[in-house]
Amino acid sequence: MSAPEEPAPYGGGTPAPPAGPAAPAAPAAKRVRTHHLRELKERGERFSMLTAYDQYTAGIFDEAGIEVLLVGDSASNNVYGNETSLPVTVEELLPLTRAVSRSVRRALVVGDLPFGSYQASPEQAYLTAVRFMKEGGAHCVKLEGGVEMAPQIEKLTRGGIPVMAHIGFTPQSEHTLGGYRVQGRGETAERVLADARAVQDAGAFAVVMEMVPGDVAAQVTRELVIPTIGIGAGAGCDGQVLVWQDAFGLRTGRMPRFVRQYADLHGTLLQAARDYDADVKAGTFPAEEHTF
Ligand SMILES: Nc1nc(=O)c2c([nH]1)NC[C@@H]1CN(c3ccc(C(=O)N[C@@H](CCC(=O)O)C(=O)O)cc3)CN21
Ligand SMILES: CC(C)C(=O)C(=O)O
Ligand SMILES: [Mg+2]
Repeated sequence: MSAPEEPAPYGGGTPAPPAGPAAPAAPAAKRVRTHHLRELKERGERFSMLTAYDQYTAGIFDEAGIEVLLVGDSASNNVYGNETSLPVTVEELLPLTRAVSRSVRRALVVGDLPFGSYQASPEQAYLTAVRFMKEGGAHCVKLEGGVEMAPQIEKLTRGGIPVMAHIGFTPQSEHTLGGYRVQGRGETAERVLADARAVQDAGAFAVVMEMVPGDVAAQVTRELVIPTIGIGAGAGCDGQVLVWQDAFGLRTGRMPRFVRQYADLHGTLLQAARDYDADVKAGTFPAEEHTF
């Protein structure tokens, strides 16, 4: 489950075949690159994005045809057990980013810059983003903020690092925004529009819109030439993103309203663990065939 470290150019060479005889010729994977998302938008085609934080989930989502995998700073609360995304560090996210980027054949891998690692200055943002590209193997990075992050987005883009912006509700600013709240209702819609225009003008190749009223998100999507990716922003966006533990039911408890649950992995794993436990305690596992 490993991909070549240097991605082949789009539609270009076949990845080096695995060593050894009888390895079936793997079909050349057409890697999703930033400009392909824009081409999809121009053709009126939607695309999907999920978070991923490890090898197996990244490989499965890639195989399923999910175009974009985000190694989210949401690893803070979905991997590391924190309550919010604020505490997670660059040092904690880099190994997860590396695991994901090594495990995809096709998907675009986005490294999510954590709180405090880019806001101080464009230079800080650039140095952090370079680590996600070099050490994490990310193909691009995401950062939160609109008008106020334009200098960071310009610096990274000019330095060869594609940037996905993130506007609307930006979880790293929950203490400034006053909690988990929809952004852009009523007259604050203008703020969302201004942020969207600013990140596009600064060079972002796409923009996530989180918890924005559907009509506002649809208007932004019509107005921008870069693709919009919604989470709690309605079906008018060019793409959609969800945290995979929410979408596939690994996590339980109160869900944001924007989540649809596609599987019950919590239930599946709970039952499997109980079955294993019962077999061990009954002495029925291991059986003869598991014994040397
Ligand atoms: N598991 C998980 N899922 C996420 O979607 C997610 C994370 N973690 N961590 C980082 C951020 C935080 N996000 C969140 C967290 C909570 C709500 C939430 O509670 N929303 C409520 C209130 C909305 C309102 O009242 O305006 C909802 O019902 O949607 C939304 C987004 C999105 N991200
Ligand atoms: C919710 C998505 C967009 C995100 O930023 C994350 O998972 O960290
Ligand atoms: Mg994030």
